[in-house]
Amino acid sequence: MAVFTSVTLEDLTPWMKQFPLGKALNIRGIASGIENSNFFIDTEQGEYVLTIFENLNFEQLPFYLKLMRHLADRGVLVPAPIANVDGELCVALHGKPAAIVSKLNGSSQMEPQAVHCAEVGAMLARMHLIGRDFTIHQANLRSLDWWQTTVPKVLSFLSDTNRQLMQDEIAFQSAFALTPTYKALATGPVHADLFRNNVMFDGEQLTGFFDFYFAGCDTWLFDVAVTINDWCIDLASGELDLTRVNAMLNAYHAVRPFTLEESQAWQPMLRAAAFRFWLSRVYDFYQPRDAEMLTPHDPTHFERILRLRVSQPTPALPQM
Ligand SMILES: Nc1ncnc2c1ncn2[C@@H]1O[C@H](COP(=O)(O)OP(=O)(O)OP(=O)(O)O)[C@@H](O)[C@H]1O
Ligand SMILES: N[C@@H](CCO)C(=O)O
Repeated sequence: MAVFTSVTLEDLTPWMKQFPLGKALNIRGIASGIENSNFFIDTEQGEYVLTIFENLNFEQLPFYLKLMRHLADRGVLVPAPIANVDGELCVALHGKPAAIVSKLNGSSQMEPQAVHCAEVGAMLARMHLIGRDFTIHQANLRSLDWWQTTVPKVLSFLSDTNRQLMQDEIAFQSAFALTPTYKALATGPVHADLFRNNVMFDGEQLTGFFDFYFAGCDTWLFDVAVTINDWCIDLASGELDLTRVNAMLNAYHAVRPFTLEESQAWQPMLRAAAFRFWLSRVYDFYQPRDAEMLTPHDPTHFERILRLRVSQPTPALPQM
């Protein structure tokens, strides 16, 4: 399913000569994932992951790959992209952009406990701090501008009540983005898609964040909200689980303390994070890019979460 471009060992052997990894010994396609073609490759230097990018182009990729390299070089647990002899992280393979990154140990923790949420919170805060001196700027391509152009494309597919919810929320978020509170929020490179399936654990030990291909510059608080809305909820109801919420927020706060403005923005940001994925899922559901490639994610999950974040009291952020 997730190998759209096939690569054999015979294809790989000459191509790999430009990387300092010795000979390619084996290649196997990775079944999960819906965006790119991914392979585990065994080389004389160890195991790596080869990704062929099916949608992103040579102009967009340096931001993601150089960000990962920047973070990995400074001790944030993320896959390290490997440069070729010319220092390039992204090289054509079968006419498409491709990259080799280090393989993370472990597997995704799909039933996280407080201990896992604390690990994710602390690493997320470190990632934000260490991203501060990353010099390339690329906007989060799934933020307010994209919401404003995408909402009109999907409204006609929605029920009356959902159309109202979507219109109300885009109006709320557009107005909130103009407030001094929003403008005071700290920004920098964020992952923006740090769901359970994009983090590896070995037991209770976090071994890395991966799948940076929705990353971009945005508020740090938006990243926290996206992460809380996936890691710290009851998946069936969308309700926040306060034990996990507090574990993640306290661990984040211990590394990078939340500000007063962030406390004031917390509920709008939890709403924004729910809205972003409701909208992208609705969009993918009704207007799939390549229908044959995708089993669309369920949009109603994030509609439910958005309704809860709008209507329920929000647990407070820790304060200095
Ligand atoms: N650096 C890595 N180390 C170990 N395993 C990895 C790494 N990168 C990807 N994988 C494995 O490959 C699978 C697919 O990767 P990924 O989620 O990045 O695919 P995708 O098609 O880009 O994503 P998605 O469907 O999440 O948008 C992951 O679930 C993971 O098991
Ligand atoms: N995490 C996104 C998919 C894009 O990686 C979602 O669950 O809608």
